[in-house]
Amino acid sequence: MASNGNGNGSVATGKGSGGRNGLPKIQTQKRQNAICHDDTAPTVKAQTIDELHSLQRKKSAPTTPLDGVQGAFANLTEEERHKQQLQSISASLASLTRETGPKLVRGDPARQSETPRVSHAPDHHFAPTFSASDSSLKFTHVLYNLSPAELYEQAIHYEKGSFITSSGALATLSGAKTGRSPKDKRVVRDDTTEDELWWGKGSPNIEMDEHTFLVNRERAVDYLNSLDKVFVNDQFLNWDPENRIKVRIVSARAYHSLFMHNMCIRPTAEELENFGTPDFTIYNAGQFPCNRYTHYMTSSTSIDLNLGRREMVILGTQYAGEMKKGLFGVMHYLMPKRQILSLHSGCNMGKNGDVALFFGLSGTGKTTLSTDHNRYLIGDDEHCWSDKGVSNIEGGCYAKCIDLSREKEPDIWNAIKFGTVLENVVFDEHTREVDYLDKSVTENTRAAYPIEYIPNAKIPCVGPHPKNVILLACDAFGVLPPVSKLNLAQTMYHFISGYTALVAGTEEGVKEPRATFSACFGAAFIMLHPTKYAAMLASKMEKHGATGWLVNTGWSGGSYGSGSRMKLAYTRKIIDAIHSGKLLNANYKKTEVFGLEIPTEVEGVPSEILDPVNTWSDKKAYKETLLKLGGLFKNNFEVFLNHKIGKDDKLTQEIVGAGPKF
Ligand SMILES: Nc1ncnc2c1ncn2[C@@H]1O[C@H](COP(=O)(O)OP(=O)(O)OP(=O)(O)O)[C@@H](O)[C@H]1O
Ligand SMILES: O=C([O-])CC(=O)C(=O)O
Ligand SMILES: [Ca+2]
Ligand SMILES: [Mn+2]
Repeated sequence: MASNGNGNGSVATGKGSGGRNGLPKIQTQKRQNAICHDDTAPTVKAQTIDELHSLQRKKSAPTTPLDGVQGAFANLTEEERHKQQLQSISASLASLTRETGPKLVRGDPARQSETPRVSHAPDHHFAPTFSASDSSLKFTHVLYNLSPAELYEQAIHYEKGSFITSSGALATLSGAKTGRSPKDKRVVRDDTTEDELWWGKGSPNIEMDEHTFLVNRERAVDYLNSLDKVFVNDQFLNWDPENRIKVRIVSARAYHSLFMHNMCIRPTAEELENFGTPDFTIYNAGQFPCNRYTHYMTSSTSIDLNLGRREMVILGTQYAGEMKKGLFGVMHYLMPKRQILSLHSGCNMGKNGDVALFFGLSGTGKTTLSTDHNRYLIGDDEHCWSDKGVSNIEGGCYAKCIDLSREKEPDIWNAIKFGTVLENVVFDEHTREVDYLDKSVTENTRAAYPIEYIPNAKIPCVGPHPKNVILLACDAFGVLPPVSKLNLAQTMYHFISGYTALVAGTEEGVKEPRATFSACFGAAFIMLHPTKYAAMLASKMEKHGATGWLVNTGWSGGSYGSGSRMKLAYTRKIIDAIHSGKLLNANYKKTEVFGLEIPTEVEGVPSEILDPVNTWSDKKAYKETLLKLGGLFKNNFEVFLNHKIGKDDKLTQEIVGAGPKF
């Protein structure tokens, strides 16, 4: 409604000023004794609007006094440090054929007036000859380690599908791909990796040659250099200070930069000044496809890992999880070389220092169950187990959001606030309230937040040797018990099997569950043969006296369609009993076929559900389903029968014998 413009301080009522049903007039008259206020407030210290705007933002200063800075970068002026950073980034972005890096400038090209138009690229880059292509004449702006607030502004301004939700999170769209593309993940096979890595049947490492990698690298680098600006994140992986890895992520989207800001370990200003050369670099040109005429390419998506060059190239997918899990693959290569076991597991610690690991495939409950209000969260997805104990690889969590509820998962719910990246969720166009039940974009909706958004996160994210190793399976067949205690051989059998069963698709009515076997609960990420990781896990568990458990977070009372998903409240009670040590000393009986030890009682859980046979009304169907699953396990394990696990055959024989018998 337009102002009525009568200028006497009254509020328009819509019925003409002073209308009978209108609001009373607002008094703007000065109270009697009030001092006559001079509202010619002090004027701002600016002569122009531009000057005023420049006052608004204060130059940020390092939190640590630079006097104390040690090492190579000590005694440098800020300008010299910036110059070194840009030279390092220019080297990262160098085209391999032109052998020179692009001319770089710090800051947002949209704010050019504020950006000194000086290139800090190395001097020899400054002789563009007439034969140079146009790309060598342009500047690339670098948005280096921006803060979440700056990245929000970039995303909202420039990236379609970016919105602020009612809780303050940044809603983003990942584009056509809303999950990882394991079939498009390629690894360079060279003289070294030929012998070191796991190749062939069952291996996630689909080969490519060095030359093809360079073709794709050039494509990604040229794409990135053709843009007005790129985002660069310099961060760390692994909270174990002796085994920390420096990573650089070059990307085209603020969404990707904020995602990695949240998921990797964030350096302090001082650590950033001393960052130097990264140990590993990702070139994320996800909006741009690979060239399908390129050798080895089978689609327009390609995620390429070159361990020799310590680089990864992403073309044709904007799903941010590729970066997170790509780096996880790198850790699965680097860490075992140092006798450190890398694990696709969540991890938390009790008040008394008892550590538990939660293994499981996607959607089985690692994030949900490691985020426990009564325990310290060490991490939700990727860990290392060294001689000293456990350490989280990441600095953030990546939670599934489908059906998320405040009641069942309060800590995750509360972590979805300013700074958090919310992928592919649906929200009310006006209130920006997220509807977590809505699968219109994808079922794989996700939230990525810094680990300190969980109130009881343990920072630094390290802990002592695990006491319990919990293997999670979401068994949609509904025949695995809610919990069973495993001996070492059984733990290894189930670790190598890496079973879960999800429901294929819900749209075309009820479907058969589909069993998935993924070695080490993460076959998509491992680089060496599964038995290498299994042998390390066995020896660590034995040495440190850890107990193995199998927990079914899937169906009870029948398969998918007739039964229902295990109540999260019951699973939490089971996990509590494992942590407290009560379950270790419970009474057990053995199940048929899988030979699992199941407790007869767990506090807070109805006893009749502990043996799944009790929950099925059709006992014949139960037995058939049980045998069917047993058969699937047997078939899957056949490929491992010829492999030795650890130093002696004894353990191997025991592991083979720890599978289902019928
Ligand atoms: N009994 C249960 N135990 C655990 N999770 C359950 C249970 N019932 C339902 N759920 C739901 O299952 C999902 C488990 O997903 P979660 O994010 O923990 O998977 P994840 O193992 O961390 O997978 P990813 O590796 O893909 O991140 C959550 O959405 C959770 O709410
Ligand atoms: O990587 C992803 O997309 C999500 C994840 O954690 C997994 O699949 O294990
Ligand atoms: Ca997770
Ligand atoms: Mn995961």
